Amino acid sequence: MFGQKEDPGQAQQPFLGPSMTPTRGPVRRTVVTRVYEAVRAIALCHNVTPVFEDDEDVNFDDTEADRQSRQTVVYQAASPDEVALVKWTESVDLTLVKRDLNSMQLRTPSGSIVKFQILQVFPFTSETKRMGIIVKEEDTGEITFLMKGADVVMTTIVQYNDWLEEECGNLAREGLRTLVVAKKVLTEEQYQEFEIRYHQAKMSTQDRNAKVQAVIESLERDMELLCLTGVEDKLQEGVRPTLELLRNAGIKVWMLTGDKLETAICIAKSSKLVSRLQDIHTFGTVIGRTDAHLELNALRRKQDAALVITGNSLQVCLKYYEHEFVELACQCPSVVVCRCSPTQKADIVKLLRNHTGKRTCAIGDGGNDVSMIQAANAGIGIVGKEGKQASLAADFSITQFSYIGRLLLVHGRNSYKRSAALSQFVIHRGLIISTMQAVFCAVFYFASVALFPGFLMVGFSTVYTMYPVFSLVLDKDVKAEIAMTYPELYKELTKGRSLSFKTFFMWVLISVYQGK
Ligand SMILES: Nc1ncnc2c1ncn2[C@@H]1O[C@H](COP(=O)(O)OP(=O)(O)OP(=O)(O)O)[C@@H](O)[C@H]1O
Ligand SMILES: [Mg+2]
Repeated sequence: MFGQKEDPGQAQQPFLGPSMTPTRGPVRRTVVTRVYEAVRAIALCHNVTPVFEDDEDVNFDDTEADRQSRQTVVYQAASPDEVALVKWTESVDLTLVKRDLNSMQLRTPSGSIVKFQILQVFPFTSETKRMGIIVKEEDTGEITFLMKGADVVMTTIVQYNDWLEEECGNLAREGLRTLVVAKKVLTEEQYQEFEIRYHQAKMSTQDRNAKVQAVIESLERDMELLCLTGVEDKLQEGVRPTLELLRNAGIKVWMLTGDKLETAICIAKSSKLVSRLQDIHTFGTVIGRTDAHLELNALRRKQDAALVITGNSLQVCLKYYEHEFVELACQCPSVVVCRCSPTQKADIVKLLRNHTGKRTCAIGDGGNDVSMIQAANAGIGIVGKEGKQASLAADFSITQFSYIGRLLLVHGRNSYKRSAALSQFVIHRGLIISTMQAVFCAVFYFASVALFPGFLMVGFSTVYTMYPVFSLVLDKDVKAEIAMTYPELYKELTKGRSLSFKTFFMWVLISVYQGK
């Protein structure tokens, strides 16, 4: 389970759909203006703030202009996709130069600054899968509602068109994360009316969220589709070998992502979660019990194929055939769940925990992975472009996905072996002396006489038995290099043989025997 979002935006490319090609006959707007509108929408519809950072060598005699020319701009945002898109607009000379709570400024290719007033921002959430903004251009007074989001939700919002779905699929098959951008021009009256309703909804004391959402949705109708963007989600270094290492160590990896099905498949292939020759079984969309039954039968016939399923279908399957589904899915070499909401991610982790009784480890890098990290036995957060939310919620925090190999195989191994040995040794140490004391008392007609008086007793549990404890704490059964070279060694640990009822009773028996 991992979110694999690294260096996004290295190769982002807003795609301007077929409708951008010149058409014969009467056209209301030229291609150029449509392209400009699309780029402008990308430059405006986000939550990015440019921050100017001074270069090292500050000279106090410099003029303001000198200082500005030496400043480097850093874009800050919760979503790396948005940063990538804003960087792209900068590369085509429409630069975001300033942003605060209520305004935004863009620099056009001619060098002039266009000022916008931010009237409303509807932030992105994993549930709504979209974000919107209402801006007012200061010079013209034009009010525009811009919105971008996942294709599934945007198709119902934008006006009819015949290319969105197909082109979205094409981009996703290349492994790009797609976003659909749309706009709607509002008149002053329309906006005023909306603002009143929005304000009322926000002030209501009951069902506030639902009311606010309903008011926003009333605006999200019949929007003009502008463009489709594709942002590459580059894999971190070492993801492939790490996944292979985990597989050899007998660890099953499930990938839970909010991405589109095609994008998820592409990433699963490029990260070698699914090998090139392996069959991929895509679980069809299911709505009811019969569909679920048919699809499960189809899955049963597919052996050794990786399973790809969408979050919605999974939910339906779990509703009717929870046990069967988990059993079949666990037999698959790898599972990819796409279009997963944060709560679904956590539910899947809990489900696996309860059904298999095995230990689960959730690895994530974004705010949408927090609930799953907390639901797992061991949560690992990766500090990345999406901020620190995941790492703050996690039990372990790392900076690169590839460190997981060492974390589990070396540190995990040592920690398990040492804790097991140490806890049992401490029990042994205590039990030995208690047995001796008990036997001693029994021999002397249960008189409460101490066997080891004074410092002898104190020293036993501290100084005298200190060295075995240290030797256990620093013990390594295999060297780190060997544990990493032969990940198969980890399989033996997963059987839990170092600390079980059997080993516990063995130690107890030894303690009693030796004490006697
Ligand atoms: N800033 C954004 N603005 C608008 N839509 C977005 C934004 N970020 C993501 N989306 C859309 O919402 C969908 C769900 O996003 P979510 O953050 O839940 O998962 P994800 O980022 O795609 O994947 P992962 O679970 O791997 O982080 C995305 O696939 C994308 O289409
Ligand atoms: Mg995300």
